[in-house]
Amino acid sequence: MTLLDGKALAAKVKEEVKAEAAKLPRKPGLAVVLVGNDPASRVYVTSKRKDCEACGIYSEEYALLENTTQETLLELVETLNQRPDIDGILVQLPLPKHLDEEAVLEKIAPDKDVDGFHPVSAGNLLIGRPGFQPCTPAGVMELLDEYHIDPAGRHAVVVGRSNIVGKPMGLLLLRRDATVTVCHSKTPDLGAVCRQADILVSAVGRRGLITADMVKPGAAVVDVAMNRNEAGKLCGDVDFEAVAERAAYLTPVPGGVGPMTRAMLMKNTLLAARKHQNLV
Ligand SMILES: Nc1nc(=O)c2c([nH]1)NC[C@@H]1CN(c3ccc(C(=O)N[C@@H](CCC(=O)O)C(=O)O)cc3)C=[N+]21
Repeated sequence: MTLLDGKALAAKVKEEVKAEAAKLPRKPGLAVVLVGNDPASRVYVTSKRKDCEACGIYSEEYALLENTTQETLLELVETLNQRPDIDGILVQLPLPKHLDEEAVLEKIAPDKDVDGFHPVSAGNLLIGRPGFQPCTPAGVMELLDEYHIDPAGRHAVVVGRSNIVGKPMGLLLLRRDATVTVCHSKTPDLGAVCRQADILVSAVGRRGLITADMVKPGAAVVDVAMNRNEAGKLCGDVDFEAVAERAAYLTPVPGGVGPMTRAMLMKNTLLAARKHQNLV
């Protein structure tokens, strides 16, 4: 079994972004907005700041109180939309329950939508036009490419149908000529479907969901989930030790898809900056 080393590839991608960013007349700029004080979100925002520093990207953080109103948040997004030095805007999800997530994401100017969550980005992806791709599925595609795992003509099974991972993952694999099946909580006999997969991507968030008997020998298995076990240790959906015996390729958690997600955010911010500086 070959480990799909997301940490190593992310470092390489960030080096490339840094080299390209240095060629621009003006530094790319990213604004990260966090509402409330979920500790996991704070950690994630801090790592994004470090990624920006490493890539030569200017970054700003807005930490808003838990009780921030919809109006205040929309006003901040609008201010950032107007700022010529800010190329990308990321509003950390999930938002506190009293806020309307869809309305906030839709407020972000599509040309600054580095998360790829705006309906315009989603539509462009659906019809195969250029645009921002959601970072996690885009990172999975980079990882497959790096290890020369070609989806064309293969059966790809995606477990999970969220707007931010499962659905766009299916579309990206389809665009690369895979035969795609998207499974979810109502799929009968998940195991039987997964066993057909040459490429299996799990994005559910349930530890132990993907057991070795669900994996076709020789498959490439990508674990997008971030769960914690009883000991508080990070783990994915895949029973790693057992699946490692059957799969040909497997992502670790941590060190797999997570670092790639962050690297793709840097790449999207670079793309946004290039567009804003009329270089593409
Ligand atoms: N608007 C928005 N965009 C996001 O992209 C977004 C979000 N909201 N909300 C939260 C989730 C979560 N997420 C992670 C990405 C990478 C790691 C990551 O790098 N994980 C490391 C380990 C980190 C650790 O050790 O704690 C790894 O897998 O190796 C973690 C979490 C992005 N998210």
